[in-house]
Amino acid sequence: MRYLVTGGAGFVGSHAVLALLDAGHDVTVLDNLSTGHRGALPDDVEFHHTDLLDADATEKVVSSRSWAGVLHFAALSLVGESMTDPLRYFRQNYLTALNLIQACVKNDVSKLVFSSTAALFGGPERSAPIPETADVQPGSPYGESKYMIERVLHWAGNIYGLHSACLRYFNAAGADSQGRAGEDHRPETHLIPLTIDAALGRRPALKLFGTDYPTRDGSCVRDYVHVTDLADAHLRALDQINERSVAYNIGNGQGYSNLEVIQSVERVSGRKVPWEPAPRRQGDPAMLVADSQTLREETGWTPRFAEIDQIVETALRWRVAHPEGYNS
Ligand SMILES: NC(=O)c1ccc[n+]([C@@H]2O[C@H](COP(=O)([O-])OP(=O)(O)OC[C@H]3O[C@@H](n4cnc5c(N)ncnc54)[C@H](O)[C@@H]3O)[C@@H](O)[C@H]2O)c1
Ligand SMILES: O=c1ccn([C@@H]2O[C@H](COP(=O)(O)OP(=O)(O)O[C@H]3O[C@H](CO)[C@H](O)[C@H](O)[C@H]3O)[C@@H](O)[C@H]2O)c(=O)[nH]1
Repeated sequence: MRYLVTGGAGFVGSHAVLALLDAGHDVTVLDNLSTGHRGALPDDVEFHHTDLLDADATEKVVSSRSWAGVLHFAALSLVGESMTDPLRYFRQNYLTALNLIQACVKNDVSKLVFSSTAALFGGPERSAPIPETADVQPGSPYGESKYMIERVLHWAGNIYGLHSACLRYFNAAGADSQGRAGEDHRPETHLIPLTIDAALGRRPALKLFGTDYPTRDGSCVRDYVHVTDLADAHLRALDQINERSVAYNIGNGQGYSNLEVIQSVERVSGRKVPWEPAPRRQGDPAMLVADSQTLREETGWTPRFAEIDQIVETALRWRVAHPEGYNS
């Protein structure tokens, strides 16, 4: 069975490619390498250097083979950046997805797994784990762009039989435990890799965005999910969408504050993390923790790396082995 993976050269996509290959599937990647790396993929993976904004080029790739399914990771994904350049986010996320969905419908693709986000729930302050039934109230153009795609997929399923799984990841983190892939965003904006680099002395002090949130220690709380557990959820979700569409929230169900993440990095690395308080980052909700009961019950998903120290350990190991990240 061959799967098409858009954004497969990125952080989450490259780990999903490994999971598909490990499960014995064939994989084709479509990526414009705007934030991803060819070096994140095994050399022999079929690769199209294609931009999803180009509808004709996208259609050409989608029509080139028949697919057991499409996994759509490609997107811009920075909450803060979407607050200062919202139209870029609608164009790069919504229009690209529309081009892909159009090509899938035209070529009779029947299954699509979509990288959605906890940022769907970023509006009001929330204090309890968030189930799929919670009101969607995106707190940023990034979250809104993802919700618009979820709605298109809803109708594409109803009208054309393109069934989908909208996977609302909470915070993806960690690295392949065999060291085959890791996190290399440029510039890096995510808390765990930045905290690790600060501990390793590769960056100046970490700026802690906001110390006056209504949380247990004043810093934001997030639910970190290991990227390999996320990849596993994609394979399980594919089995669910033969006849129907689904949406799952994906996290461990346990929130860690930004200060607790710093403490985890200190424990795992054995080094002090230099940090300093900084103003809040626009668009950041105080707390986002997943209720993933539906995913667990319907697919049997259980995270293998549920503890924050396990997640940090794999990320640290990859960073130490690849201090400059990927070299292609
Ligand atoms: N990292 C997280 O914590 C997180 C959380 C929730 C949701 N998500 C979603 O998961 C997906 C993957 O996130 P990531 O952290 O791996 O991001 P990433 O930036 O590492 O990967 C995105 C990939 O998509 C490619 N891409 C972007 N625009 C493209 C286009 N127009 N055409 C073709 N390829 C394009 C990039 O080159 C890159 O390889 C995104 O959709 C993101 O919104 C991520
Ligand atoms: O230098 C930094 C970087 C981050 N943070 C804080 O660390 C927390 C986590 O921030 P990340 O940037 O690591 O992750 P986000 O929660 O902003 O975003 C991630 O999860 C979201 C869903 O919740 C989106 O989907 C998004 O794509 C994905 O990157 C936030 O409170 C942020 O303000 C800092 O204090 N200092």
